[in-house]
Amino acid sequence: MLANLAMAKKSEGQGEGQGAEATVPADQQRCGAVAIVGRPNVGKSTLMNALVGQKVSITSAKAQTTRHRITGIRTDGDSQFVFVDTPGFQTRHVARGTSALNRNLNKTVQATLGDVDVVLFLVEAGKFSADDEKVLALMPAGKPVFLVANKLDTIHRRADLLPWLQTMQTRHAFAEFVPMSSNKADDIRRLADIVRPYLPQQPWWYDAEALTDRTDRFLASEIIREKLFRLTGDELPYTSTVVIDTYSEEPSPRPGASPMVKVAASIIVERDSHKGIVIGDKGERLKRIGTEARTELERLMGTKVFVEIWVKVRSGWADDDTRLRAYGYE
Ligand SMILES: Nc1nc2c(ncn2[C@@H]2O[C@H](COP(=O)(O)OP(=O)(O)OP(=O)(O)O)[C@@H](O)[C@H]2O)c(=O)[nH]1
Repeated sequence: MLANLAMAKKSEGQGEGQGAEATVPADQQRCGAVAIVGRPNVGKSTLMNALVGQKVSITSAKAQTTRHRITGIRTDGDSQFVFVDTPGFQTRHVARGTSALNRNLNKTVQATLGDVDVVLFLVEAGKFSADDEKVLALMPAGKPVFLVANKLDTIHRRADLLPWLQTMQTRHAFAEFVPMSSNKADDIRRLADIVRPYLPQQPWWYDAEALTDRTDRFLASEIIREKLFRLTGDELPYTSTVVIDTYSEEPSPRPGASPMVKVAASIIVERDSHKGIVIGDKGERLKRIGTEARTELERLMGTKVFVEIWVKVRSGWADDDTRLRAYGYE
């Protein structure tokens, strides 16, 4: 998950391939939804950030034409690639297979993949594990699925890859095979060019400059969540979440400066012991979560941000449909 978190605020001259002309006539535009899926650590976030160009300014959609959560948008030449979120693949900490949360995530995955135009299935070049297999099993029939063999730079002899590619061909009727490295600009351009003809000819859904349709409030919760999981490692079960209680903008005391942002958030955990993990020794960990979230939000939003975080114990929230909705899981 958290594919969007490493994206920085839009800055001039940065980024890869976002050379869209706002003047492409609507009848010559291509636009479609693309899902990036794969087991943890295969490089989904890196790929997404590189495709979007590391420049996410938070803008709103021209028209909400997709019912999915959008993690990033690349508009390049005549084409707009709309990357959608597939939360079910982000279940690194699946605690129990039957909770309402997991049912909900699985449904989201299936609905998402059934609805996109292209699926980029990421694996590490030369590898195919049981986890990769689980993800591959969820691929919808009749949908173009690309096998993206990422981290090609880690393969020293390219010839070694051939037998692996041949085996992979027998696992699924992949539409395309793309061996590449997400950290190489040329590979990113090439991948976009391969995806392009799969996007339907239709007008763009978003402005040429749009990079995501997520709100600042949502971004704040994702960033706090990322810090929470990064700083607690495997100690904290995946059934912990972050809820933004209040999000407000206040005028800066300095004339002409951007408004200040105040975020009050709650980290929801299931047990007292989890609360202890989040708070840490003498509150050190919670303090660090807050500080790191604030620093990143200030960088993304280009303004002063105040972050206040509380930790609350709500046992069984992940099994409770009403609470799931309240916490933003549809
Ligand atoms: N050598 C190499 N490393 C890469 C490449 N792409 C990603 N990585 C590294 O692989 C690690 C995992 O990348 P992520 O982009 O966080 O992977 P992810 O699939 O989003 O991971 P989750 O969020 O855990 O699902 C990071 O250390 C990346 O720098 C690549 O093409 N080559």
